[in-house]
Amino acid sequence: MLKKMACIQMDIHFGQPEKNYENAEKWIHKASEEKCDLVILPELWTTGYDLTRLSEIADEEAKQTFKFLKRCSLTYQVDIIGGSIAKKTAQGHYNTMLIVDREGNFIKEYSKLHLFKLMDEHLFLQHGTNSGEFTLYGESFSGAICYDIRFPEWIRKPFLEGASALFVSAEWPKPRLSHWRNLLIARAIENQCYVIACNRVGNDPNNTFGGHSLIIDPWGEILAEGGEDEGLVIKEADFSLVKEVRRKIPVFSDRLPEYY
Ligand SMILES: NC(=O)CCC(=O)C(=O)O
Repeated sequence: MLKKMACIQMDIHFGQPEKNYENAEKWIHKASEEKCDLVILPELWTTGYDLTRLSEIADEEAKQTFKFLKRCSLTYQVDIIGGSIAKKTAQGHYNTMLIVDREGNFIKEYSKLHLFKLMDEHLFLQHGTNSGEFTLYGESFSGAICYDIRFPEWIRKPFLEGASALFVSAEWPKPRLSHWRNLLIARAIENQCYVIACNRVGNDPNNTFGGHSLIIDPWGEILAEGGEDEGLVIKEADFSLVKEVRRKIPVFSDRLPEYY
C-alpha cells in the first residue's frame, strides 16, 4: 500500500490561534493540490509555547480545533495528524495530538507523556496517560510528541504489537537538530518502521526552531528532508517495505525479553 505523506513545516504565530488556523489551512490546501493522502502538523501549532497565557488561548476540550480539522479533512480530502494543540480541561492543560480521517471521523487523541522541563512544560501542563497508537488504512500506527522520541522504551510498545509507522509532531530547537535527526533515524531502524516527523520553523521569544522535517523508511534511509523555511516535505510511503525489512532481519522474533 502506497500513501503520499506531507509534513506541514510551518512557522507559528506566538499565542495567536486565529492566524495559525489560517496558515495551517493554506498548507493543507496546498498538500491536497499535491494529491497527498495524509498531512501532519507540528507541535502546539495553534498557540506555540505561549504557556503563560494558556488559560486565555488554549482550546476548551479541543472543540475548536476538532471542528477545524474535521472541516479541512472533508474539504481537502486528506487524513490529518493534527499535530498537537494546547487543550484546556477541568483537570488542567494538556499538549494533545488529534487525528481525523478524510471523512471527518475522529480517530485518536493522545496527550504528550514526557514533559520537557527545559521549555517549562512541567510548570504549565499535565502529562497524558494513554498510548499514541491508532489505526488508519487498516494499518497500526503510533503518534509521538517531540521530547517523547527520547524514550525508546515507550515508543517501542505499539511496534511490539505490529505498528508500521511513527508520526512525530515537534517544536524542536535548532541547537539540538543533530539529536532530532539521529533519534528519529534510530527509532526507524530499531522499530523497522516509517518515521514521518514534522518540526516547525521560525522563532519564539525563547527559541529558534530547526525545521528539517523528515520522512524516513524502515531501513533508516531519509527519503525526504526539509530545510529551515516554511514548506511541505512530501514523500510516498510503501507499507509493504515494512514487512520486507522485518522478514530480512527478524528483530521482533529474535528478541529475548526474558533477559531484558
Ligand atoms: N518541545 C519539545 O519537547 C522539545 C524537545 C527537545 O528540544 C529535546 O531536545 O528533547
